[in-house]
Amino acid sequence: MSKAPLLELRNISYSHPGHSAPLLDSISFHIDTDRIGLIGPNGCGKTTFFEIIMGLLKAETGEILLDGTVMENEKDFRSLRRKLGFLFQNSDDQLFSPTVLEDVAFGPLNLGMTPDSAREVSIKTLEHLGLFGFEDRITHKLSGGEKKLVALATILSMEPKLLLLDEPSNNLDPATRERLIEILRNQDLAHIIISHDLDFLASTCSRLYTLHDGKLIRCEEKQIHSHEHIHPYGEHPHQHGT
Ligand SMILES: Nc1ncnc2c1ncn2[C@@H]1O[C@H](COP(=O)(O)OP(=O)(O)OP(=O)(O)O)[C@@H](O)[C@H]1O
Repeated sequence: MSKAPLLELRNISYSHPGHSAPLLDSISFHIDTDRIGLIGPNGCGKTTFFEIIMGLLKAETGEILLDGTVMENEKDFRSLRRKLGFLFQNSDDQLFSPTVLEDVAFGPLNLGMTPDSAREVSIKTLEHLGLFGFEDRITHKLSGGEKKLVALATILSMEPKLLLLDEPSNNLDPATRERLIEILRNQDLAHIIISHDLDFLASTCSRLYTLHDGKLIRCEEKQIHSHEHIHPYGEHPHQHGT
């Protein structure tokens, strides 16, 4: 019997309250070790897609499976959230502790690590991201780019199996953007990246999807590997199935 994918969505549909048209319309999708990009116009439902995966919004129909197990209730989704790292669009929504070390160590401590081990893994993670000596910095005084990397550190320190990154390259200067590309390319970790930055996706992903009228559509391979700007928003659709 073949191994179940890390994450699988089966026929997921969702509409926001008061909206009749489904934002996600019977989406089936799976990811294992892949690096996937998700591009699409403002408001097409990309962040909602992540929120459904994380169990922050409840799908109206369909199932979400982690390692072949259906997520049935909040307890299941809490356990899923320990394995999937969600980088929010706005770092200020992710960072809440006075110092960088407290923020980065929060996850490992929550997972039951001793304070010494949590400190060690946090400093190691910060250094992996090039943030040497950042542990005692005051979080709210960091620059936007530094906040983004620290927010990434808060999820990497929990050693997730999959990263969901919502517009990670937004507002980064070219050097920080390049550093983030190198980090994502060099780590051995599956990810789904939402972005409007096609070059960023081309540098970090091997497959590209878009959301169009609630459907998840795989873009042509050549769109991601070439820099000719073929319209990424839903032309030449191939509905993705499991
Ligand atoms: N709680 C809510 N109630 C009603 N509508 C909502 C709610 N949250 C989001 N929406 C609407 O759902 C649509 C999809 O939002 P979502 O944030 O998923 O889009 P997106 O593709 O990530 O957009 P962007 O590229 O601008 O970040 C938008 O029209 C948004 O206004």
